[in-house]
Parts: sequence; C-alpha cells; structure tokens
Amino acid sequence: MGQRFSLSLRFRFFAVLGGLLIVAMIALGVISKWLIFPALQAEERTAVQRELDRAERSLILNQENLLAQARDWAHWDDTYRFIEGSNPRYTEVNFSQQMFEDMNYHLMAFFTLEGNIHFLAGLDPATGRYQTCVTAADHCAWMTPWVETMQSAIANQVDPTTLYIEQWPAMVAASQVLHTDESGPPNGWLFKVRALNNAWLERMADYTGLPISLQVTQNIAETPTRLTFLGNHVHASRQFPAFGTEQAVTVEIELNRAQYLANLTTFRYILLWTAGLMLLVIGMVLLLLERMVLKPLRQLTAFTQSASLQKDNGELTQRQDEIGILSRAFMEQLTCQHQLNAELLKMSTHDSLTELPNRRLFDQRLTCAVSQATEEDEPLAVMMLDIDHFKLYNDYYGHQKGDECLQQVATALHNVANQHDFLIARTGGEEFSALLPGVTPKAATEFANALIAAVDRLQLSHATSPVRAFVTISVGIGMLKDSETSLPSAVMGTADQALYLAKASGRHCVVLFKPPLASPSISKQNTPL
Ligand SMILES: Nc1nc2c(ncn2[C@@H]2O[C@H](COP(=O)(O)OP(=O)(O)OP(=O)(O)O)[C@@H](O)[C@H]2O)c(=O)[nH]1
Repeated sequence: MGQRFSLSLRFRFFAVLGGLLIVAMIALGVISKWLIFPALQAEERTAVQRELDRAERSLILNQENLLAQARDWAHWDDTYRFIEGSNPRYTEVNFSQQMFEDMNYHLMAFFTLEGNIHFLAGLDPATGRYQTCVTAADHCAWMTPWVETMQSAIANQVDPTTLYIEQWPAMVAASQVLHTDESGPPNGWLFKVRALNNAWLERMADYTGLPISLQVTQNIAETPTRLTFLGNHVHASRQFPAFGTEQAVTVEIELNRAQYLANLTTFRYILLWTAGLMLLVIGMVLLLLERMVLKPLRQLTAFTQSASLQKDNGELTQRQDEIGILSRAFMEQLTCQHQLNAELLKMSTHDSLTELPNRRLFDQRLTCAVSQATEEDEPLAVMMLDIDHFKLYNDYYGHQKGDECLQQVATALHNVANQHDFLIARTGGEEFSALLPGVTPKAATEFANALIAAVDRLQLSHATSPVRAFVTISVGIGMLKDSETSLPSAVMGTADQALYLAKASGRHCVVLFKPPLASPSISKQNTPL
C-alpha cells in the first residue's frame, strides 16, 4: 500500500511541488541573507558615509574660509606697517569685541618672522571679554599654550590651516604678512583661531542640517571613520588629527535609521507575501491537479477495473474535457469489445448456417445435464436426428439449395424445441441432436414425432427421395437410464443406435433405444414407432 502510494501520481506531484516550494523558500532565504540584506546595509552605510562627508566638507569649507580671512588680513599694507611698528592706530581701528564675536574669532596672534610675539588679541574663554596683549602673560596667560604651539609651527613648517587642541579644540589659519599686492619680503606671521565650541556647532548644525557634535580623542585610530549601528539609530564619527599632538578632533553625527528600517520592513513584507503567494500558487496547483486530473484518473481507474459497463454512472462520460473524451473512447472500445466477445462466443457455440447451437455447446450442456440427472436421479432423454437421403437432395438440387433446406429444417426443429423448452443443436452436416432433461421416454417420443411433423409441414420437395416426395427426417432416442455407463458419449451412443435402426427401418420414423440393444445385435424391441 505504502509503496503503491509512493509510486502514485498524487505522491509524485506532492513530492515535486513540495520540493519545489522548499527549494524556492531556501532560495528566497539565501537571496535575502546574502544579497538583499547586505545590499540594504551597504546602502545605509553609503548614506551614512555621505552624511559624514557632508559634515567634513562643511568643516573644510569653514577652515578655508578662515584661511581666506587670515590671508586677507595678512596681505595688507596696514598689517605690514603694523608689524614694522609704523601703524600705531591699527589695533584701535581694526579690533574690537564686536568684530571677534561677529567673525567668530577667539584669538588673533601677530608674530615676527622669527616667531616673537608682536601682538595678541582674543576673547578670554573664562569671561568672554576682549583682551589685547603683547605678551602671553598675566591676564593673557590663557593664550600661552596657543602661542607656544604657533611658535612651534613657525619654527617647523607652518600648515596654513589645521586643527589645534589646546584646552579646547579649534581651527587655526596662518599666513605670512605681505604687502597688499602680496609682494614681499614677508615681515611676520598672522594666526587666526576659531574655537570649535557650542556656538560654532550650532552654526554648523544650522548650515548642514546635521546634528554634529565634537569630541577630543586621545588616540588616533587606524581608520578615521567609524560607524556603529544601534537599534533604530546609527552613530557615525570621523577623526581629524590635531597639529603637534597625538590627539584628534572627532566629528560625530547621530542619524536615524528610519529609512533603512522602513526599507527592511517593506522587504520583509515583500518576502512574506512572496512566500505566501508561492504557497498559495502551489496549493492551488495541487488542488487543481487533484480535482482536474488525479480524482478523474482514480475514477477512471475504478471504472476500468469494474467488470460491468452498467456501473458507469455518467459522471465521467458526461465530462467535456480530455478525461470525458478518454472515458467515452474507452466506453466505445469496451462496448465494441463486448460485442466482439459476444459474437465470438456465439460463433464458437453456434452454427453459422442454421444459427442453432453447435456440437461444442451441445456437448457442454450434455455433460452438465448427465451429471445433474445422475446426481438427482432424474430422467434424461437425448435424440439424434438426420435428414433422410440428403445426399440425393444435394445431388439433385445443388449444394446451395441444400443449405437453404438445412436452414428451413433447422428453424422448424428450433421452433418445436423452443415450444417444449429443450435444446436442439446442429451436431453434423445434416445431423441434429436434442437434449431433454427431466423428460420421460414417452414424452421424448411425443416430442420426436412433433419434430418429424414440423419438418413434414415444410413440404420441401425432394424429388429423388425413396421415402416421400418431400424432405423427411429420422429420429433415434436414447435414455440415460438405458445407457451402459453414465458417460455422455455412451448416452449419445444409444441415440445413435436408435437412429441407425430408424434409418434401417425405412426412415421417416422414431426409434426409442431399449436396453437389450446395448448388446452388439439390434433388438427387435427397437422397432420403429
Ligand atoms: N448442402 C449441404 N450439404 C451438406 C452439408 N453438410 C453435409 N452435407 C451433405 O449431406 C450429405 C449426407 O449424406 P449421407 O451421409 O450419405 O446421408 P444421406 O444421404 O442423408 O443418407 P441417409 O442419412 O442414410 O438417409 C452429404 O452429401 C453431404 O455433402 C451442408 O452443410 N450443406
């Protein structure tokens, strides 16, 4: 049973489509894990990097802007003369708290070419008050570390714009002091410092639209950019090394992952729907296969297995699809087969000329009748009939007429047999046999006479017959009880002997076999009746 199920179409369809579904699911999973999710993450990474780049560009732009302002001041005859000491009103005219605040400067330092302080001005980080000094001491002591770093930059190679970290992070721009037409020789250095404080951050946030914050980090990382994904937000940072230290200014932005999470949710929905749809489609295909193919096939199998055509309830043959066509074709074939079988059966059991049962059928019935009569101790009569001088008939009228004569005689005999409910068969050329179960010798004799009379009534001319001018028959009757043995052949032998006697006695008569006839000599008792 199990093996038959595993070989069935239903199982194979289930197995193939189920397998297909599993493969598709695995493929979806693999594609999601190795292609889609990494692609979404890469896209998010790129978007965050882009935002970091934007923050960096703003920082650089701001630095370049500061540098441009430093150069503007440094390449100016007034500044040149101020360094020379021939412009006493320079500071008074150009410097004020308002100017520092407006320009977002925190310190401006003028140096000689050798790096000696010429003039310092700045906003005290503690009080926010504007101060000017010619030395970084006393009330300008907060400037000292800045001044030392700048002097170290002058002593080495001055980077025109860079980041400094001294107490707080700042961007610094430096330029040599030249004439307004940028002719030399240079006679000093001008440094401008812009603190990267909260006010600056607020301006940057306004300018970029990004929530930028700054950190001073003590170690410079190998990779300046760092992205940390935390639930629904991402923390991105990029380091910028500060001048002359191992420290760095780290620009940080905190971004919402809403876009990524929305993409992820959308994709998960798509994934879910795709899986659901696949499941639905395969389920539908299986259902349709079951209803449209497998169930009708099973019905067709049951239908073909049933022996009788009568079992067709029309459900299959009335269908208009391929199954219906197949069923109808099968039905036609089956009907044709049945007809052929019936014809073959008739051909094998009936005589084609007279349509009476033939010897084969007669012998079968005789065997059954003999055993039944023996078992039930019932009488059984058999007859052998022969057309008298049929050779002469054939010779005179021809074979064709002989056939017609045989047919007419057969019909007459059949009608009598039918009327009295016994079997008559054509068992030889012009020889017939009858089987009469439960019939006594007396009744058998009456039936035999009825048969002779029926043939007589035909009045078929037989011009050359020495018996009558028409076709006649002779009949020999044998009874089972008078037979030596219960063998069918022995019973028929008694009838044959009786017929022989009938022929010998002048024909056109009935002879009933009597037991003494069982001996080789024919008894007188077997005289024509
Ligand atoms: N037309 C025709 N003749 C047949 C057929 N079968 C047998 N015969 C003929 O029947 C004749 C039988 O002849 P016989 O056996 O000598 O017997 P009979 O002439 O009838 O003589 P008795 O039986 O002694 O009266 C033969 O001539 C056969 O050719 C048949 O199917 N059609």
